[in-house]
Amino acid sequence: MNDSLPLEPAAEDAGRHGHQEPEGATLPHDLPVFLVGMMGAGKTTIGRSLARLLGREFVDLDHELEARCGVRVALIFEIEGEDGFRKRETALLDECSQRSGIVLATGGGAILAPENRRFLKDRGVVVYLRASPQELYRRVARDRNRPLLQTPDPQARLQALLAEREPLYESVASFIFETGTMPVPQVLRTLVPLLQQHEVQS
Ligand SMILES: Nc1ncnc2c1ncn2[C@@H]1O[C@H](COP(=O)(O)OP(=O)(O)O)[C@@H](O)[C@H]1O
Ligand SMILES: O=C(O)C1=C[C@@H](OP(=O)(O)O)[C@@H](O)[C@H](O)C1
Ligand SMILES: [Mg+2]
Repeated sequence: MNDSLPLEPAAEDAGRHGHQEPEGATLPHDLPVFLVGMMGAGKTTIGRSLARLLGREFVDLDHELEARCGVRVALIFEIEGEDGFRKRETALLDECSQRSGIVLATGGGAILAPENRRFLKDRGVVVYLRASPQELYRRVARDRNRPLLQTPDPQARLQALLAEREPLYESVASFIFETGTMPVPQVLRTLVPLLQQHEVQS
């Protein structure tokens, strides 16, 4: 057993929940895997664990941007506005999406720019992690580092953003994964075989 994997529950946990976590897997290609979806879909969380399972490098676009700029996403929004953030996001996505064999978690709005959608579609396998607005809200309600949700009615904002973005997520997706209320380990157990079976179009 590989104890560097974060997904291994204690033995009694695995028994209690009636499942074993995956111990490691590979994909039949080294195309990057891109995760897209709304804030709260689980891109960062699932992406990190998925990369560990697959023995791949993990890049979270927002974290990479924060590391390079030396400030949080919220401060980039404050200083440069959403437009400034989007320009940085596009430049970084262009760079990172060319790295083979990575798992890349995008930010929820990375599908807004047509050129970003092209990078994603042309350069890797794109998984749209989907969840209902209620579930998304439940997951992000207490988070203060999502500037687009710092409004009097964040739930309504999430719903509006989802309505606007849904066709864009769908347009780039190689496939759609409904997380529903599935816990993260179960998402991984289901997602890995789907990725392994996914036919790569060339
Ligand atoms: N399938 C899931 N079930 C329950 N909670 C989840 C799930 N996926 C993510 N979360 C939680 O939701 C929050 C947001 O997840 P995150 O990975 O930051 O989403 P994203 O990067 O898509 O915005 C985190 O607290 C995370 O632990
Ligand atoms: O949906 C969006 O426009 C955004 C989502 C965030 O990432 P997550 O989807 O990882 O929360 C982050 O990129 C920024 O706050 C903007
Ligand atoms: Mg994220």
